[in-house]
Amino acid sequence: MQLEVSDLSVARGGLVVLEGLNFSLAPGRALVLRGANGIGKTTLLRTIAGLQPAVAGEISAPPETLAYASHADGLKAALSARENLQFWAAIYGFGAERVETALAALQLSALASRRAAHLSAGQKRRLGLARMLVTGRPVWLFDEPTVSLDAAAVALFADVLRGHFASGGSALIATHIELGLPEAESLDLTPWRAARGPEARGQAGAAAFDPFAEPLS
Ligand SMILES: Nc1ncnc2c1ncn2[C@@H]1O[C@H](COP(=O)(O)OP(=O)(O)OP(=O)(O)O)[C@@H](O)[C@H]1O
Repeated sequence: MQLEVSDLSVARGGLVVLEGLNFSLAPGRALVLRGANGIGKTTLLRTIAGLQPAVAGEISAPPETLAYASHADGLKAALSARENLQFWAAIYGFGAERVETALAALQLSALASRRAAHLSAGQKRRLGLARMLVTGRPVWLFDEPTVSLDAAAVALFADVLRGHFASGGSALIATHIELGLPEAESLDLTPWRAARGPEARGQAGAAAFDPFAEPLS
């Protein structure tokens, strides 16, 4: 499934942060979003994921082809690692086999019975990444996926992505961290920074009410 973004403008807190953005992401490919803090990477991912409306422009991929892993891992603290994945697998229409495959892929099988609340930060992050495997969706959107991961887990994540690409999947990844994926293309968002976005206007813009805001974690 090809993701096409055409002439897209996105806003946060009622102010446009990026405007006139064009790019495409083909099956089997990775695109890394770069740009300074606050430029709008999270806002762009949230817009593509359908969590907030675009100000202008087109996003071509049907919503049911997309899966989004935000800063938060989307985990239920009281459920075990396995139960968390079973919850998500049921939502996406998959069964136990897919859950066990995802646990194994992120080296979580030995921790499968541990409550998410008792996992370390990096283990939680691995579980959040395993969640993407039980969606069965081809276009993965990641916001800083490797925060809290040690070097071995970053390499594991790169391996999981390569498996996904080999089966025709793709990934759009906002990160400041080197992923060890030399085959990924990168897109610096700086040229599309809106002239009158929050950074230009200062705190007045950043403090505006945003009904689509994620709670701070
Ligand atoms: N709820 C909100 N209300 C108003 N402005 C917001 C809100 N959330 C974010 N912003 C502002 O929108 C702009 C874009 O934020 P965004 O989180 O998309 O940037 P980012 O590129 O992902 O940054 P980082 O690299 O720091 O994660 C920033 O200037 C930010 O201060």
